[in-house]
Amino acid sequence: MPRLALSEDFFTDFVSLQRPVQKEVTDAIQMFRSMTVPQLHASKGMHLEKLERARDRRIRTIRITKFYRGVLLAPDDGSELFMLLRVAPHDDAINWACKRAYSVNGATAGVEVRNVDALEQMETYFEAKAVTTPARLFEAHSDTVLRDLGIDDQVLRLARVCVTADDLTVMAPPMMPADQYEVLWFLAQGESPEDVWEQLIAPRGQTVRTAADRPVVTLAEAILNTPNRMVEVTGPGELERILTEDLVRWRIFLHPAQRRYAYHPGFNGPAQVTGGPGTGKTVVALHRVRHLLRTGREGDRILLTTFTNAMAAALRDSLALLLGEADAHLLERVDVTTVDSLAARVIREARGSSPKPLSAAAEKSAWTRAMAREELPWTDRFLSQEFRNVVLAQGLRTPEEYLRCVRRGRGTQVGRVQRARLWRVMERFTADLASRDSATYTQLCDQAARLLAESGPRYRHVVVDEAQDLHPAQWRVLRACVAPQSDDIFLVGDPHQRIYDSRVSLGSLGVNVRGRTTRLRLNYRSTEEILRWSASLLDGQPVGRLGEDDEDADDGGRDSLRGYRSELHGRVPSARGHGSQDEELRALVDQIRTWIDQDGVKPSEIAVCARFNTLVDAVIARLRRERIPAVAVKDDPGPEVSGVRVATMHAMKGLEFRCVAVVGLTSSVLPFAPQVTPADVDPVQHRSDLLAEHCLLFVACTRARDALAISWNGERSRLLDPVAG
Ligand SMILES: Nc1ncnc2c1ncn2[C@@H]1O[C@H](COP(=O)(O)OP(=O)(O)OP(=O)(O)O)[C@@H](O)[C@H]1O
Repeated sequence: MPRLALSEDFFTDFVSLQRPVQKEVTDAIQMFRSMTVPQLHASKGMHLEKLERARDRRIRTIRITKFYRGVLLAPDDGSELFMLLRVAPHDDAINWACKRAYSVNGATAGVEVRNVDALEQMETYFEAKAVTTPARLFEAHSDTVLRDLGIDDQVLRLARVCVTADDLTVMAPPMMPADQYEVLWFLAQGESPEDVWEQLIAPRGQTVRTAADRPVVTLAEAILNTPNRMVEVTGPGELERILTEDLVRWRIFLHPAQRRYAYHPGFNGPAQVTGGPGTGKTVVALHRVRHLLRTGREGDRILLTTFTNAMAAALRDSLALLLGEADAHLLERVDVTTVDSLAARVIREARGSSPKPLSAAAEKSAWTRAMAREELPWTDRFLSQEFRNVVLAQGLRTPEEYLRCVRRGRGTQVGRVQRARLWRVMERFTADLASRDSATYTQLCDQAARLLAESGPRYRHVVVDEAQDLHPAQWRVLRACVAPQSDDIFLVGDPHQRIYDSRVSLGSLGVNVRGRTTRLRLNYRSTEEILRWSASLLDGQPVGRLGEDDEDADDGGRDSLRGYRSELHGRVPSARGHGSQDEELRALVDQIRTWIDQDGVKPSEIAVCARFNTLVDAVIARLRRERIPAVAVKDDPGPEVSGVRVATMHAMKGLEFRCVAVVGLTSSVLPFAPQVTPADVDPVQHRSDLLAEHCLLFVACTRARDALAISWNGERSRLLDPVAG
């Protein structure tokens, strides 16, 4: 019987087909799998045909309907493993098939595809273009070095005529073979061949460093080596399962860098995945939970946390989707919740009830009350930050501890006498809240962490999404939830998306990820145009590494978006200023109409975001007046609710939309002065507050998949200087 593997491109085609055609495709695949190879060749209905003009002599087509053809790669290695590459209308299928060639990567031993015709044209073009430029992009690397990293003859010739990284990006996949492109891209970003080997080749299981010494890999072996782009249909019922349950691609095809951590057999302690927006960190966290569930013992419980209740609900749905029917029963062993909700639950369980969490406005009033009887030199904001970022961050209990502590992350000196006064105000603040049976969220976490430390761990594994915004008190809750052991904590996050004031040294909280950390670089969400544009908003910003609140590190402890890229392409984002808010909203209405009417985007796939709720409300009112359905994200509209989604920039965290408009980016709201501590009051806090404003804009813009439009009225925010200067 022939075996069959389905490629990622086939999935893309299949999803876009009408249901009756999908049924015909499924029937054709079933028929294919029920025949012997000789029967297949003889079958008139199947019409397995070799294409004379095909660049790859193993390419075949099969008949699906009168109009549709399947494109296959037939085995020539003695195996019976066929690959279904595409399903498309007759002419498109033939045209596509004739130009492709499949090969086995010499280093990763995975299957790759290239557009031979297009690459040959590139070769001619770049050869001529490079004649006048002696300096070449990869001149520091010898042919042997490149070959050892899997670069083959054709790609080597192309690499040798690249002058800039932009030359390389012109040939990005699907033109160039994906694994080879990734190697060249990493080198072009300044990574050493050793690092490329460590990050891209070794994790694929390759142990032989030199190309000449490697054994030949057959096509069938290579197909099985490429789980990021191919899946073999095995066993009865498997096809139905893949084509019904698994149509969401992230469920099957993981990038090797994602798979390496998601399905790691066992980390000897906490492990961490970082990466820019849209690199699939949440996807990795979900797969990790699946792996831990499948390999764990019956009674082992898992805690999966994220930042907001809405995100927790979405994460629970995604996990159920990933587990599918077969593993649905495993869901019972997982709690998906925010750390704050967990903290409240822990307190309730221990004491029968939990204090009411305090809103930001109520907290402000409570600080004002605490200061009322004295003439003090501090603002409520200063006190709130001192309490949160020093006292609760370090879990200080007594005035003596506070007097002795190093006030990390604070840029002002506070002497002994002042500390004693500050402590008294903070005591009044906590006593006042206690008398009202109320507490800040961070206080709740501080209390819960202590209770958990006494009662002992309650989970076997903790998996953390959006780790960048957690406060040390929240980390203490998580640390106390699980005993220090293998695979105890798995965290994913992006320091470039830190929009709340939480600086953390994970090591000092007992979450040491050294040697168990990786960075994802391929963005699956946005186009390269949106990515580059958004990344430039953070140019030169001092983004610290995740969980390393270490201003004294040699390199400043900085993270970077180096090597961050997307394989999708589209329009460059637009940035427009307007004379008034009315004019800006009128332009917004036009933009949304264009997206809906001309680009065929559903209203629910469009988001508009603004810094504050007042503008959010104004946008909703205006859109409705113009008969464009609009709903507020804070009202939690389900997927079945139509209408443009409108939200504050903070509420955009973790979401994604085909089109995003960020409006009202005016100098008075970004940076928002009341949110930014003046530099002369506290220079360290000033830098941190300002960075959070930059990150907020970055988060909002990187929610867009295909299109991004930003606008302002009156004076433009200076945070837009890098893109709108
Ligand atoms: N291996 C994959 N194949 C296909 N799509 C993927 C893959 N990994 C992630 N995606 C898709 O990319 C998008 C972003 O993924 P995800 O939300 O996990 O990224 P993230 O890094 O957590 O993003 P952010 O930090 O911006 O919230 C989602 O639409 C997801 O389905």
